[in-house]
Amino acid sequence: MRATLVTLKKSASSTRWLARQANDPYVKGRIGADAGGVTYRSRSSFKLISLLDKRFPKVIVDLGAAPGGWSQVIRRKARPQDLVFALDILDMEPLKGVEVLKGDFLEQAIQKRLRARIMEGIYGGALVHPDHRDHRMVDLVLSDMMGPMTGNKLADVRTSLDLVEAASAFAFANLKEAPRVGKGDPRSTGGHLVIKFFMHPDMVEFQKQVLEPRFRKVAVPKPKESRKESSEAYFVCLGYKGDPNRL
Ligand SMILES: C[S@@+](CC[C@H](N)C(=O)[O-])C[C@H]1O[C@@H](n2cnc3c(N)ncnc32)[C@H](O)[C@@H]1O
Repeated sequence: MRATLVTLKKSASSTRWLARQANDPYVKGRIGADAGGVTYRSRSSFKLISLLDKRFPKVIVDLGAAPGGWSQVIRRKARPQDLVFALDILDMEPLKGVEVLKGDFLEQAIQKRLRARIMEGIYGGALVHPDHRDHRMVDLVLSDMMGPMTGNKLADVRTSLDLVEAASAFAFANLKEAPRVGKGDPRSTGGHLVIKFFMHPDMVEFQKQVLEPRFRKVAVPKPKESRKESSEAYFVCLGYKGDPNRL
């Protein structure tokens, strides 16, 4: 059969369409599940997600927040609709636009309460069944937690390690995960984590074994405001990718 101009045109454009479909990360996303394990039926789902992302509140958690210096900075930098949660074992004076919780972060009960408050802040009375709520809704976890110095270096380092581990575990369970799609995808890049720690050989291992596999980038800048002789430093971890054992 001789190909007519119409059939030639048609097959050229459908080849182009097929090629575009094959390279489209959104279409690929339909084939595999997205970061939250949800498989969407059409490209339109991603358009809606992207629209909602701009309107949905960003969620920021400030651990070891008292007296509130970091929360103040966050509140000033955040948009009015963003949700800021501050937690400390000590009392903290109320701060406008910041939900303050009191409790020992090393206790599971307070972590559960914090998580419940975050979900309440995001969904409020919205008619979303708990099973269908996205439980990875945090954009940024900050931890400046530090126990009182006892003078016993070993005990102080141990406390610092416990706090770093607890803050990281909370972040791993609650940070938004970067979608596992091709480079340049305009969707979320994954949440971020900033944690204070005391320099110690175990922390070098923690960075290599635990943080680096989970984040796009991990840096340890020393803020010029930190005292030179101080052994405190910060892990700045960008773009949570999720648990590498699940990849
Ligand atoms: C260096 S201060 C934080 C300063 C704060 N980022 C600011 O800008 O004002 C460390 C805080 O960690 C808190 N902290 C220490 N251990 C904690 C724990 N187990 N749970 C919650 N907060 C804790 C302390 O009470 C203290 O307020």
